[in-house]
Amino acid sequence: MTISKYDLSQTAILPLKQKDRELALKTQNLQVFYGKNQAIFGENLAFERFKITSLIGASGSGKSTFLRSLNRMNDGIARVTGKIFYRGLDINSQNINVYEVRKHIGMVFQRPNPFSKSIRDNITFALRQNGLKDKEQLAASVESSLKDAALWDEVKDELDKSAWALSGGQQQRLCIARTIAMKPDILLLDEPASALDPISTSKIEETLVELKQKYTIIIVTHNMQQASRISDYTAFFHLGHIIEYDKTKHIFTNPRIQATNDYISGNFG
Ligand SMILES: Nc1ncnc2c1ncn2[C@@H]1O[C@H](COP(=O)(O)OP(=O)(O)OP(=O)(O)O)[C@@H](O)[C@H]1O
Repeated sequence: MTISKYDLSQTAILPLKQKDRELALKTQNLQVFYGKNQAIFGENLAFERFKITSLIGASGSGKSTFLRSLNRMNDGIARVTGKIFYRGLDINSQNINVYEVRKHIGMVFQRPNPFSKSIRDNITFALRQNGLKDKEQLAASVESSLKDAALWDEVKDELDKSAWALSGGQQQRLCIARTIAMKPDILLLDEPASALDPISTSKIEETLVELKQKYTIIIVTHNMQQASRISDYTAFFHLGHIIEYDKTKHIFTNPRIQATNDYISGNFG
């Protein structure tokens, strides 16, 4: 067990007073175990719709574990207990269809991972798998998803080109387009720009800020400038606990907990 120099019972979690319909997702007593090792310790967090929430914290603090639990990506890898409420349903319960959950709550990973297919087919693959056959509808979906992911203008004349011929940043925007083609409510992103150069990173950031008009976004990031630039809310994780959660400007200008203050000022440890 890791001993913290901070008192882990000292937390400051902003209660969101929104009505249920204004909340996209809410965890209740979420705990995650890898075998005997506990990685998340009964965390309660609510995410407001059409906002960007950043999850920050040191390596190993549990950000990705928490994020992956939100659309059941930890199934088969970890034991997740507690509740995750989405539209009034506990989507962490046994009888839930996880494939349906992932249509509503999509995920984009750290490294761009387009399929070895054309740009067009990357978008249409899952739609076809779900039974969509109409060519016009498929074409409309390709166009609208690529527009939403701010990639359309760059690729509209070469949709049959291999996705692997795109730059890393373009590939990541294609992965975002592929996810939003399924029309999710919520986008989970695990350090989506950490493998990208600064220009591609800022393009992804601009894209996310545009996307929050239509989607609720939850993003894990190690880049604190990024969190402060793009997110409305920020949650600070430490050793599997959410220590502080507030509006991003409060977290970065006036954190209430010492551990948060030390982390954002680089004196953590
Ligand atoms: N697949 C796994 N099997 C076993 N333990 C794991 C697994 N994934 C994560 N862990 C453990 O769970 C804890 C939290 O890890 P997690 O990757 O969620 O942290 P993180 O804050 O996202 O870290 P990073 O910023 O480095 O990605 C760590 O102790 C880690 O070793």
